[in-house]
Amino acid sequence: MVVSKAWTLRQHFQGFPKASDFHLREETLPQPKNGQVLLEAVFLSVDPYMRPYSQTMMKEGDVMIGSQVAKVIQSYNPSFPVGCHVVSDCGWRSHWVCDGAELTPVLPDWPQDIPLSLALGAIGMPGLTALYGLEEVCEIKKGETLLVNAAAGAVGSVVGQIAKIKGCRVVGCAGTDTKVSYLKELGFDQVFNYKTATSLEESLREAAPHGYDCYFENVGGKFSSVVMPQMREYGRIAVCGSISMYNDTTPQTGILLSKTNKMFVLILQGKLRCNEHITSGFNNMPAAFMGMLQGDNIGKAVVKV
Ligand SMILES: NC(=O)C1=CN([C@@H]2O[C@H](COP(=O)(O)OP(=O)(O)OC[C@H]3O[C@@H](n4cnc5c(N)ncnc54)[C@H](OP(=O)(O)O)[C@@H]3O)[C@@H](O)[C@H]2O)C=CC1
Ligand SMILES: CCCCCC(=O)/C=C/[C@H]1[C@H](O)CC(=O)[C@@H]1CCCCCCC(=O)O
Repeated sequence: MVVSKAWTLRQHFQGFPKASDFHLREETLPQPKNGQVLLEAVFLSVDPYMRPYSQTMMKEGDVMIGSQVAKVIQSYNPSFPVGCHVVSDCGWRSHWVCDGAELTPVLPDWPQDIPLSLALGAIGMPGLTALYGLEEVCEIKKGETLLVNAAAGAVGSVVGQIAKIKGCRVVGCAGTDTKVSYLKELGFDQVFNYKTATSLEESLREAAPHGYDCYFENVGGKFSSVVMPQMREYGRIAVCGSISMYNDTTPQTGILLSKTNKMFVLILQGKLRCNEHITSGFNNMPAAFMGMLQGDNIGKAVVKV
């Protein structure tokens, strides 16, 4: 018998999440049956979507939604032998019994030099979102000027680097001077701290006097309203997220939305840098989640068990 730890939503968040909104419970798992496996969490993801989705997809008492990289520690399913790693959407749990239908195997040819945690970051959902938004939504072209906000985060930092690789001029905004320095190191052309800028409108205009061809929108709300008039004719906007609004108790005006090998190659060639903000300990899941929402992370926020 394995006793699993699980973080549940004790009560729906009102505004910014609080430690008391979460509850850590223990649950005894059943013995896996034929076709099933027992998973042990290795890295867990904390992502912005958990805040708005908790409101619409979860009831009080439910286990927090989320993905993790887990190791198979018992197996009655030949497709997932003991010792292999998988990505599972089983939520904020330390252990879980399930069948293979819900699991994505971590590629058997995963390069040794690339941390498995990147399956939750640049090689996973955030990285692929960045690539898709740039290539399929913005259809970005060499020589164009791109704006990305939440630029030092999991999605934003990949967006800016891929756009540079494609020969674009990249403007990024982030919420601390340390993040600004990091983005300059990554090769962004113009970066500013949106929290200390005297005027967002002027900082954006100074960074790109002729306006923006593409806008990768991660923040929404007032930020997007300021950007709109600075879009060039035939400009394209990838509306990816609106984190500035996720903790609102009263609605603001503004926008609210409801190729893996390629990424390995870029990382191994040193062209795509993937900083991670790693918090240690399953018990620190709520702190890691709240820290990410308030901007503590440079790169992808993950928890290492
Ligand atoms: N549509 C899709 O498929 C997906 C959408 N997303 C969206 O992309 C966005 C970024 O996600 P992700 O890269 O995972 O997260 P990040 O790693 O960027 O972490 C969140 C960051 O958001 C910034 N932030 C927090 N509050 C505000 C605010 N009020 N105004 C501006 N910035 C703020 C903080 O950075 P700072 O210090 O700079 O303020 C923080 O570090 C989110 O909106 C998310 O919902 C993400 C994945 C998939
Ligand atoms: C108003 C909310 C906007 C949120 C934007 C965002 O961050 C979306 C993220 C999703 C993306 O489209 C693909 C994903 O995997 C993200 C989350 C999906 C959550 C599904 C949870 C299902 C479950 O675990 O039960």
